[in-house]
Amino acid sequence: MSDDKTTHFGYRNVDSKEKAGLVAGVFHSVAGKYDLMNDLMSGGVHRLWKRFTIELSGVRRGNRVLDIAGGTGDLAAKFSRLVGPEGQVILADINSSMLEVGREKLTDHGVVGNIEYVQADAECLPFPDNHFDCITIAFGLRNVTDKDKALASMLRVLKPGGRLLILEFSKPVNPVVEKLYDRYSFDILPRMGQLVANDADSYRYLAESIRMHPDQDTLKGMMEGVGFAEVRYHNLTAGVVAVHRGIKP
Ligand SMILES: C[S@@+](CC[C@H](N)C(=O)[O-])C[C@H]1O[C@@H](n2cnc3c(N)ncnc32)[C@H](O)[C@@H]1O
Repeated sequence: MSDDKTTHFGYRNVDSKEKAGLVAGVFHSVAGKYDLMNDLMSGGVHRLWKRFTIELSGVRRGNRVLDIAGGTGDLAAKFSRLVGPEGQVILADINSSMLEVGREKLTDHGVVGNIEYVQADAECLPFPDNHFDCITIAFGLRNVTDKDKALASMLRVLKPGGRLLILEFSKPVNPVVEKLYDRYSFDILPRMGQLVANDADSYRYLAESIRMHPDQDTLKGMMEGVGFAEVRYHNLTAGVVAVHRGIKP
């Protein structure tokens, strides 16, 4: 159980004030191997999940887009190309190591000119009201301590009619898939993390944090609770991952 003063860090119950520091430790540790591990862990399928999210975003030339918890910049790079020189993309992340890896990667790939990097906490976004056409947060929300506060902050900085897309691990819809997925997550992932990134604990946290994250309908209710309209979700890979989309009224 958790209350206002305590929260989950994976399966551990911790003081709410402690969680951001613990999450920071995970991402400082994995930043250098983050992209490689993503490809290995998902067999490259995370690229398809991200492509689907981009397609659902409806982002066009000239739009202003915020990618929160943007990490190493997969979504931001694609948005930068879509919005063109008259648009703007902000890659925001709370973690300086992840931002640094993202900035270097995107600059090396020639993604420059319409992109900015901002160190920011999803719970208190440092942007004006009604500012963005689209906000994305991919595999980030489950790491945030106060998710309702973060969702309200996203609603505030979106323009009316603007879209929020949340790409996140979710609850498999099929019990057989769920069982296989549990085996994979708890037996194989931490070993892979140890072998490749010399860090089993961070990948154990990954598996645990996914299990503690709200399921599809709970997250939909949370989005509606802070004021998003027309909230729908799409299950991908049998619900291992879901994309939620909501509109600012
Ligand atoms: C699993 S990575 C996802 C990176 C990228 N979006 C992707 O899909 O590959 C999670 C990211 O969330 C960031 N993060 C965690 N808590 C955050 C917060 N409160 N505000 C902003 N970013 C946060 C971490 O620093 C990390 O870069």
